[in-house]
Amino acid sequence: MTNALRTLSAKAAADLDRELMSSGAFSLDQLMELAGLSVSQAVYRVHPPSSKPKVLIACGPGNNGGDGLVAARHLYHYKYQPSIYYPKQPKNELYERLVVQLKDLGIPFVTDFHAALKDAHQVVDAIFGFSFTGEVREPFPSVISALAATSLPVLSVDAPSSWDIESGPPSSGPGKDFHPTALISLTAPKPLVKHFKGRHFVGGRFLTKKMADKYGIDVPEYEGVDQVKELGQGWLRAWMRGADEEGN
Ligand SMILES: NC(=O)C1=CN([C@@H]2O[C@H](COP(=O)(O)OP(=O)(O)OC[C@H]3O[C@@H](n4cnc5c(N)ncnc54)[C@H](O)[C@@H]3O)[C@@H](O)[C@H]2O)[C@@H](O)CC1
Ligand SMILES: [K+]
Repeated sequence: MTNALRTLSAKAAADLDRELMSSGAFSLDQLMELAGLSVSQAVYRVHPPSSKPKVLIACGPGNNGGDGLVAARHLYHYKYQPSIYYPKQPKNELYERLVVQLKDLGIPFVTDFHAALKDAHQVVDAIFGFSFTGEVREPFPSVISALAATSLPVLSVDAPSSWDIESGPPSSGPGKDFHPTALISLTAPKPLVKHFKGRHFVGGRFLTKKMADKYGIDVPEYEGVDQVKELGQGWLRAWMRGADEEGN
């Protein structure tokens, strides 16, 4: 069995999310907690705290940002030294509670991303996920440019921020040359992964077989108590072959 997983379009991902939180009876808190936990495990797999403890987590204004806030809490408990860049904190009770949990741990919230980047050993990109659209709006263009230019390892959550979920890197703008070193796809890879070349994980261990079949995706074969599954290097070739067979 090739471990090429079938992909989920942006619209299908949003529909699946909504279904998980209605007929699936999950709360957003639960899905975000499981998503953020899997993000933290992917970070740990790639660079454990013994090698790159100072992790800068860039959080956007939506649920992708929320995943970053959750991941930060777990990374702190794994003995990382996280700091958070969260420039657009929406008035939203869930996000506000996540921020309190981080402040209670003494985790710093930085206002100058570029200065913080100089101090960091690695970065988590939790700015935009599957609801990104259009031109990158302030204050994020220079942040995305800095992510594209940095030599630090960057792990992107669900999508390299500012990539189009279907077609991948934009042909212009700050995300044009942004190629993170690692990516964790939540629930299922998105079509953009055919443009992604780094280490690729899938996470969000809450998908049921019934739901996966309904959306034409696969439940990853997680091992043991793992919340992530790394898709081997061969997965891209196998997936491309699969996509060709399906005439994608
Ligand atoms: N089952 C799943 O897949 C789960 C998904 N979650 C996360 O939820 C994400 C989707 O969350 P959302 O739908 O809130 O959206 P996103 O977090 O992907 O981003 C949307 C936010 O960014 C802003 N935005 C969009 N385009 C922009 C632009 N061009 N310039 C500046 N700002 C822009 C929007 O105003 C909105 O606030 C997924 O990618 C994933 O990370 C998890 O939280 C929950 C579980
Ligand atoms: K992202």
